[in-house]
Amino acid sequence: MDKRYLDLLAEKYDREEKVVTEIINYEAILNLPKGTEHFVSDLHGEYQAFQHVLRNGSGRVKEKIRDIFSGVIYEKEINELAALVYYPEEKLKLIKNSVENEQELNKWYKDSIERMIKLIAYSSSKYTRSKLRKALPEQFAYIIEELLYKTDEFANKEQYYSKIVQQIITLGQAEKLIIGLAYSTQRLVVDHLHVVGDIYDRGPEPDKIMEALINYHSVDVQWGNHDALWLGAFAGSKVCLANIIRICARYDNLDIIEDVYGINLRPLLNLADKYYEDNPAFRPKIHSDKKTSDHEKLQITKIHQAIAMIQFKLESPIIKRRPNFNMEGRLLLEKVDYEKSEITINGVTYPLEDTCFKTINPEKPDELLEEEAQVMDKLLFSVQHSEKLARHMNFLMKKGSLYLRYNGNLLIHGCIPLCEDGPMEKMEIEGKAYKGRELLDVFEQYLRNAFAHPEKTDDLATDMVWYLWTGEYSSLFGKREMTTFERYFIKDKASHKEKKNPYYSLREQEETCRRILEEFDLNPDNGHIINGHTPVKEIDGENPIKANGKMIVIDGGFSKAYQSKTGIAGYTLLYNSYGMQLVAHQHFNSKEDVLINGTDVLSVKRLVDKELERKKVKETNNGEELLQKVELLNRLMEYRYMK
Ligand SMILES: O=P(O)(O)OC[C@H]1O[C@](O)(COP(=O)(O)O)[C@@H](O)[C@@H]1O
Ligand SMILES: [Mn+2]
Repeated sequence: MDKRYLDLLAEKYDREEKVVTEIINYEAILNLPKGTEHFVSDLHGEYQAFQHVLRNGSGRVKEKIRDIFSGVIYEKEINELAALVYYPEEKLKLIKNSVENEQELNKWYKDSIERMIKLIAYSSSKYTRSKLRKALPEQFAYIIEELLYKTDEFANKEQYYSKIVQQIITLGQAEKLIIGLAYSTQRLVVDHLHVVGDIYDRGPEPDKIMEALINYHSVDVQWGNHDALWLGAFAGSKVCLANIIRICARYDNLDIIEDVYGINLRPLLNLADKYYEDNPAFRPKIHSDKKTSDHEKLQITKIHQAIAMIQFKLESPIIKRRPNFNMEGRLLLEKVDYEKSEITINGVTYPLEDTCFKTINPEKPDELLEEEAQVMDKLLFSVQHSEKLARHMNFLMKKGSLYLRYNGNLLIHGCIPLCEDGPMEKMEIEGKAYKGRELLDVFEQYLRNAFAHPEKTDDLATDMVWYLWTGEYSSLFGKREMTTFERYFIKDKASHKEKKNPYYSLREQEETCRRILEEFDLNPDNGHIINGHTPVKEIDGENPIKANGKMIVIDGGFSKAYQSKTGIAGYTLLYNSYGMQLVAHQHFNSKEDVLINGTDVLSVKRLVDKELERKKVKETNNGEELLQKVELLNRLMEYRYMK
């Protein structure tokens, strides 16, 4: 090893004891049980439901409470304590309104603090003290530690502790402490969060999810096709931008664009007003809890048509300049017979309904009107200058990737494109054929490149981000083609079908999954593939655990629009030192329901894999890094101090 490197390291560890302490600390951590990983996916803007799963750690909080208090306190109190940990501020308010007098309130404070301290002690038992301290509210760390390391052996100590709690109450600090303890507990039950894609689109509050993730103690993201679409828009792809606005209009979420990210939609609205009328195919899907006036609905319907037509026009030049995308079949505007109002696709002629082709010149159907081009320029400028969007997109880039190898598992939103008979599908890019892991690495390089050059709007990298959204070999899309045009204008549902990549049937077989794990240099005996993207239709008997446990599909099903298809609110996954458990969630009603009735979302757990021996930190990715550090420190010790 280079001596200069060790000399440099010695500047940080300038005393023998510092090296020794660090080595002992790392060795201790390496032998602790591995922390709990929490996997979620397909959040689709459903912040409230996501919050709940995050705050209850997919049922982990309740489980810990039960471990300690079952048979000790009533079921009702268990539910109340759980609600207090999930939503401390709101629960405190409810309690204060319900108690008769101060004495009763103080008694409640005292009981709650004691219970929460027990819960923290239990939840932190597999962590070092230093890690626990980091999870505690700073201003109370000292006091909580005093309370935590209480032993009941000495009666006089008991008095000392109840004095501390008493003082906290008298000094008016009880609520702050309770709130702090609640958040510490949430943090302790889950060590690391994986978001396996699709934070954006369909639901109303993706921005709040982003804020929650930014503030989360430890997280990574595997981009979903919808996230790539947003990244693409920010990176300069106008067609991606048209898509995100179209989807927001379709789901009555334009306020995300306008109010949340501050993007001015006025120019688009003016254009929409000029060329479009009401049209049933473009009316927004309204959330039950949203009060959109008829006038607003009409405006949205017009915007929806304006932006959809711009999107179709923008697709055409990309398809033409990128023959390797193999998307000529999607040049649908050119296949339309504008006089007869029909279209012929793959030899079948369909009548077109609910059309809105006023801005189309049949001679040059993909030509944007000058006004349309201007609207897109303004929108792009606005998008790229939204500070909030920049913050969110930068975070997605920093914490995100197309796939992730983590603790022996492969995390990926969509798929690994496969041929019918099993081998990985090849795609040619700039004269070279790529497949499997190499193809995904190349996709990611292009996406990062597009993001680094937002000023370029039609280079290959930028076009490639759109390909990730909709191309046949995209690992995020996983279907042969996206039939958006057909879904708006053709009644015959047969034309709407989007054929899935063979991956989705082949992934049922263990052999396929083993092959994919090997392709990613992971051990197929222990590893799993963790997918999101496709709602698991539990209603039809579909099993989210496939291929003899090698494949786990956790599409969170948070998206309300899809819940009737799946029959369930969705799945999350937990992976702790004992193994992996899949958690099925019932539909999430509301926070109020949890707070007032104590009804938690019912979660049913299914064992995926059980570790024969409790897994330790040293067998994890983090552990590997720590082991390397220990090795380095040992070298430093020999070189510097053991002479
Ligand atoms: O339900 P909608 O809004 O019509 O969306 C359907 C479109 O969404 C997609 O399923 C992609 O979104 P997902 O990643 O959420 O599946 C497309 O394949 C399909 O064309
Ligand atoms: Mn998806």
